[in-house]
Formats: sequence, C-alpha cells, structure tokens
Amino acid sequence: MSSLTLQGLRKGFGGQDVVKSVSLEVADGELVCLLGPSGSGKSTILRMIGGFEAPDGGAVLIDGADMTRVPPEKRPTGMVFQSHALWSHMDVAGNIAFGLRLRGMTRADIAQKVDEVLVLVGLEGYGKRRVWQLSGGQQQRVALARSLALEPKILLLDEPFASLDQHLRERLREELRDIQQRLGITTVFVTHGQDEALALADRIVVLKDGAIEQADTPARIYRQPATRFVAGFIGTMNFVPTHFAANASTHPLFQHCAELPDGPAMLAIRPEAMQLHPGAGGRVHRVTDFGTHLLAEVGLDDGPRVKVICPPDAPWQAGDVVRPAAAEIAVFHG
Ligand SMILES: Nc1ncnc2c1ncn2[C@@H]1O[C@H](COP(=O)(O)OP(=O)(O)OP(=O)(O)O)[C@@H](O)[C@H]1O
Repeated sequence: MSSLTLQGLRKGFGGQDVVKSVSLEVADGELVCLLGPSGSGKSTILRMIGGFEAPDGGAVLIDGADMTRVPPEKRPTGMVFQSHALWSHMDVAGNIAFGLRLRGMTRADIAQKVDEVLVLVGLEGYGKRRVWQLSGGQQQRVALARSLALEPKILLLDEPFASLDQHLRERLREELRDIQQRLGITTVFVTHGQDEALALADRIVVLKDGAIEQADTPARIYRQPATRFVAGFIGTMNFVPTHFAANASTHPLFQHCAELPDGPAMLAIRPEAMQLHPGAGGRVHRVTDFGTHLLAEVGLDDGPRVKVICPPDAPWQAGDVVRPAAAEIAVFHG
C-alpha cells in the first residue's frame, strides 16, 4: 500500500519558476500521467519525486513519510528514463543484479529475482544476452526489469518509450499497463503524448508553465476540459467564438444550455459531438472519407470552419448547405 503526496512543490532555474506550487495526491496502485507541452515542468516534478532534484519549497511524502531531504538511493522509488542507461559491458542479468548486489542479497536470491523480473517483462531466458544484442524495445524492458527488481513502492517513468517507433510504443504501453496492474504498483508516468496518456492513465495531470491546469480521469479531461488550454491540448477540438446576450440560454449550434456567461465566450466542441442536419447555418467545404467515418469541414455562417465526424453513409458533399448542431459543448468565458 503506497501513496504519494506532493505538497506545494516549487522549483526555479536561473530566476525562472519552472514548477509553481504543485500539489497532488497519487493513490495506492494508481497510474498517473503527467502530460504537458515541452518545458511545462513534467520531468522536473518527476526528478523531485525521485530525489534527483531538490525542491525550492514544498514536500514529497511517500506513505505519509517526508522524503524531501532523503537522497535518491534511499527513497523507495524506481526510475526509468527515456535513454535506458544500461551498462553495455554487462549482460542483461548483470544489469538487473547490480542494484540487488548493492543491497547485499545472496547470489541465489539475486538469481531468482532476476529470473522473476525477466519473466515479468517478457524476456525469459535473456539473462546471458549482451545489452547491444537487444532491440530498443528489449533494452527498455530490461531497464524496467532493473527498476522493478528493487521492488520500489513508487515507479517513476520519464518518457520511457519516446525513442521507439509508434507500433512498438503502443505494444510496450499495453505491456506496461498489464505489469503495473498485476503488481498494483503506484506509478507516475511523464509524457507529452496525449494518446499515451489517454491510453495508460487512471488519472491525467495536465501541466502548463509549471502549474496544474486539470487533474482528472482521461474521460473527464477529454469531455469536460476545465480550461481552454486543456480543451485545445488534447485531441481535436473546434473552437467557436461567440457573444451571449444577458440571460441567453440558446445558440444556433445548440438548443439549451444552463449557466451561459454574459458577453464574449468561446465554445469548444469535439468533432464527434457535432452532427449535420438539413437546414441552414453552414456550408460543407470538404468531405474526406476515412472508411470508418466521414470528416466534413463546414464553414459556419459568420463563424469559423469546424470539423464534423459523420457516419460513413452520410449524404453530405462539398457545397451542401447544412444545419450544424452540437450535442456536447464546453463554454469558456472571454
Ligand atoms: N537543470 C536545469 N537547469 C536549468 N534549467 C532547467 C534544468 N532542468 C530543467 N530546466 C528548465 O526547466 C523547464 C522545465 O523543464 P522540464 O524538463 O521539467 O520540462 P518538461 O515538461 O519535462 O519538458 P520536455 O517534455 O521537453 O522534457 C525548461 O524550461 C527547462 O529548460
């Protein structure tokens, strides 16, 4: 049972705050993805959790115990980096055994543990292989095995699959999720890939400029973005600027919506949350057939061009006049 608590974590470099008072609870067995654009502070937060970077303020707690001043090797954390940093002069078993030897385990226990984690990551029988004989994906599995062998309470992964091709990345992502669930290990995973975060996470923490924009389930991050930044950062989103009169409750795109703001607003609508009907309100600019669905680009009257996902047998063609409607929207002030 291991939980992780970040309390008001802060870090600056050269007078610039790159992590601004980040507070977060990660529950036992939860997999949390830190997601954000380059430079948003994801790796710095992870490094502070692992003890590789000292915070300027705030605290890191594991199972309620303050770890903020504890050196990395004394923390119950395991870290896997993008560059796996395996020792090329050792075989696979040697790489995994290294940390176990430092802990004073017996040879027999080490051999058993090495075999156990190699099975876990799907590399049974690979112990005697040289690191350079392995593919990139296999090397990353060894790096994961090396971390897991030490039985950390918290697993920390910093873009571990970023250097692999798309297909392999997806496979390793599924394998990691399997292993994580089987072990029930509390995990923090840094990525700037939104697909990766949506596919892996129990909860996604979206970061911008060193601060949390939203920490929520993938479904809520996708369907109920808390800020305009989150709405635009994940998936494809149509943004439609509008202006609501006082006490307005309708808009040409939807029938009724409670709590609309007065004045200027921005509507955010997913392409799959829009439909096209016969009528007026927009003109189809282009239709692309993706087999499973059609993607219609529609110019709204007095508005921007929006993307609409339609069934594959929808009748629309370029030039058609249509009535676009939104089933689900997010509304942001200003
Ligand atoms: N050791 C350091 N010295 C100076 N600046 C640093 C250091 N580490 C990170 N930074 C700066 O802090 C900011 C946040 O970096 P960080 O690596 O945490 O971001 P990130 O969200 O993980 O980005 P990426 O996705 O590109 O890895 C960046 O502007 C980076 O240049």
